[in-house]
Amino acid sequence: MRNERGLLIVMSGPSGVGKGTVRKALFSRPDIKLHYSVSVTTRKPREGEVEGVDYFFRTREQFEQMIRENKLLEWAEYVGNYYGTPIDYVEKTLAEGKDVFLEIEVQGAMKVRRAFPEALFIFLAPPSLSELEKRIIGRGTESKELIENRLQAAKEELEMMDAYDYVVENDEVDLACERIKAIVIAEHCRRERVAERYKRMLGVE
Ligand SMILES: Nc1ncnc2c1ncn2[C@@H]1O[C@H](COP(=O)(O)OP(=O)(O)OP(=O)(O)O)[C@@H](O)[C@H]1O
Ligand SMILES: Nc1nc2c(ncn2[C@@H]2O[C@H](COP(=O)(O)O)[C@@H](O)[C@H]2O)c(=O)[nH]1
Repeated sequence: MRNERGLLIVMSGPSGVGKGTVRKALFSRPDIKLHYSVSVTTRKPREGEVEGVDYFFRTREQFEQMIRENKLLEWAEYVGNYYGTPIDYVEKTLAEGKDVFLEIEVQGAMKVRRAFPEALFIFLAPPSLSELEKRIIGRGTESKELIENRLQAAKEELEMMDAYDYVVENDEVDLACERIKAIVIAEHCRRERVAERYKRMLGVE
């Protein structure tokens, strides 16, 4: 028996650790049924990024209007751009009993923790700092200056690891996906056991 409401899963981690890569690998697997919440950003699209698939790309004015109209579950300014999670999709999908997956940076994750303390928080960690630097530089999507800014932010983000329920190492993409799958299954089992015990305690079916 599943809980009626879906599970909100929040994955974050430092820039370049491989969050986007692991998320895409997770969503390409038929054995994992999660629903990805597409974020809104004021960042310019990278080559190959598609509106409504990778992000909803908006102007700063449009984003600020979304903030004023309470359309975002959380938002943050990260290295000069706004990023935020549209609240309607998350609420609707959880209410349908489906699990929602957010891939967001740490400031936003801490805001989700306040709004949804029952969510599951996973921190994706690099095998080493030098490997992290290699990955950010190797991706080749940012200028030298932006890489420096992201590396600086990454060091601060690594310090937030303790605030998460689980830390998953992204040494290999497939292994990281397996670990996340195992955590999500274990979390569902734990919640079902708690719900059953609580119902027995109350004497209801
Ligand atoms: N396990 C891995 N081993 C080696 N390279 C990896 C691994 N995971 C991701 N990468 C590579 O690291 C680079 C950064 O990955 P990705 O863009 O997914 O990171 P990110 O955490 O989403 O970054 P950002 O927060 O800046 O968007 C990419 O070039 C990707 O191919
Ligand atoms: N707080 C939020 N952070 C988000 C959201 N969507 C993405 N992100 C994070 O921003 C950085 C930079 O992303 P990039 O695509 O420019 O490399 C990265 O850590 C993303 O996880 C969001 O809705 N809220």
